[in-house]
Amino acid sequence: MSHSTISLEELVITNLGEKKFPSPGWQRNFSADGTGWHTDGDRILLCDHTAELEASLAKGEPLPSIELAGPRKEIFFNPTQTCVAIVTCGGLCPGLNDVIRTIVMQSYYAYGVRRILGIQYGYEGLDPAYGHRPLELTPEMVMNLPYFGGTFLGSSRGRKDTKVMVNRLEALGVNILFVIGGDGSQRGATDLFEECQLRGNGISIIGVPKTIDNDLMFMDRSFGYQTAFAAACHAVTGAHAEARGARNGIGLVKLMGRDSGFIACSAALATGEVNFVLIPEVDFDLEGEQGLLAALDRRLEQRGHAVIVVAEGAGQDLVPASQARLDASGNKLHEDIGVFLRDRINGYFKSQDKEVTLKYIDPSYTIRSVPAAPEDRVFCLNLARHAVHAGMAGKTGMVVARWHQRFVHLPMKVVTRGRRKVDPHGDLWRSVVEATGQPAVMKG
Ligand SMILES: Nc1ncnc2c1ncn2[C@@H]1O[C@H](COP(=O)(O)OP(=O)(O)O)[C@@H](O)[C@H]1O
Ligand SMILES: O=P(O)(O)OC[C@H]1O[C@](O)(COP(=O)(O)O)[C@@H](O)[C@@H]1O
Repeated sequence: MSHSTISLEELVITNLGEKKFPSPGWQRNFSADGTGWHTDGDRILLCDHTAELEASLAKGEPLPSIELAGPRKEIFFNPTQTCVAIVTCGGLCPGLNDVIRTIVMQSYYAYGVRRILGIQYGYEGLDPAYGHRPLELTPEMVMNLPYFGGTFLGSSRGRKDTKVMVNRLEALGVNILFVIGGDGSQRGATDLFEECQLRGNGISIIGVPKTIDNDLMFMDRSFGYQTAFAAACHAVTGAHAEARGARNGIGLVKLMGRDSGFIACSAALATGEVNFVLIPEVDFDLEGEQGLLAALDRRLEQRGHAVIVVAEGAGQDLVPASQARLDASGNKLHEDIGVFLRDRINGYFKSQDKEVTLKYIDPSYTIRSVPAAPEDRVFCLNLARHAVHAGMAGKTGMVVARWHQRFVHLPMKVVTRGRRKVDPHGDLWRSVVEATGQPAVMKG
């Protein structure tokens, strides 16, 4: 069954937690039944789950659907009385400044919102104890932001009290808060959304999902990922040149990817210069005939040089664990697999009395702090435009995302249910294995 055979009339509306009340002073255009916006063309199928769809169809049940993003004919907030706020949380990611810029421009020019606040240093900026004052953002202030990496607003990790933050939003008179961040940030945003619903204060919480790791669920990709792996390619190419420039040269590159190997896989495929790709999703052995060290030895015998790319979360079972460490947000901090491999590889060849030249490159922070590449900039612009449309339409408790090539609204809770991984039996990993010829280091 192809989902294109199902007409839109057969779909049901997904409840995204839309408001059941109009905001003060703006009742004219709010839809009478309070359930939000219903028109044909507003929804798409949840087409990831064909089997589920077929079962539902067979039973004559309504089909699950997801709301399409885009401007609505009716809006919920009166722009002249609306205060919009933007916060960026978690690790840096190319495109953060693009999203900030477009939220400001779109709110200001497309809707006529005049009060736009930039919350500084992530959720910290919503806790008065830190003393960060919100910035009053204008189009002039954000005009040139995309030329720079990082985030104009600053970011942070670490949990803050939800009630304190909602008190602050109320005190500032914020009507719509845009949370630009990864799964942790969207969990925080869900807490804010639930607290606002409980208080009935009418504040909309809209998420714009961010991470270079590309590990957020239910979306084609996250912004910044493509730029990050393009930047990673420079490191890989450098490692390749170094490896080729020496007798028995080895280039070892550690790339970010806390629990997923998307950047490592894509950088390997894009450069075509990598011989071993080590990712968290695929265990590997170091020792033995099938292990990495022997495979590397064979590669050097055959070709005289080798390039290894390792994602930071790979091979954690091999590295002697120090005590378990978490970052301020509660994310597990991994042992340094890059340095560990460097030392083990050097040790191994020393024990074999074989001279090798290993160059170790760790470009981690340099790849995520670059300005977004043009394709990512367009993507950021569209995500931010749609986020503003959703906010002004009175949506809340949702994120904007591109899924199956369409911009959609997803309930926040859905995207924070887990982290997406490279499928060891899927197309991406299969192409990596084929392109590098490295199945020897896979376990089992
Ligand atoms: N489970 C959670 N509940 C509430 N807030 C969270 C949760 N996890 C993370 N946060 C907060 O969201 C912000 C960003 O989270 P973090 O995990 O560092 O980055 P990311 O959003 O990129 O995943 C931090 O301020 C963090 O404390
Ligand atoms: O050192 P930091 O700033 O805490 O961040 C390291 C982590 O941030 C990332 O770049 C992105 O993580 P988030 O999506 O959680 O922000 C990871 O790849 C990496 O493990």
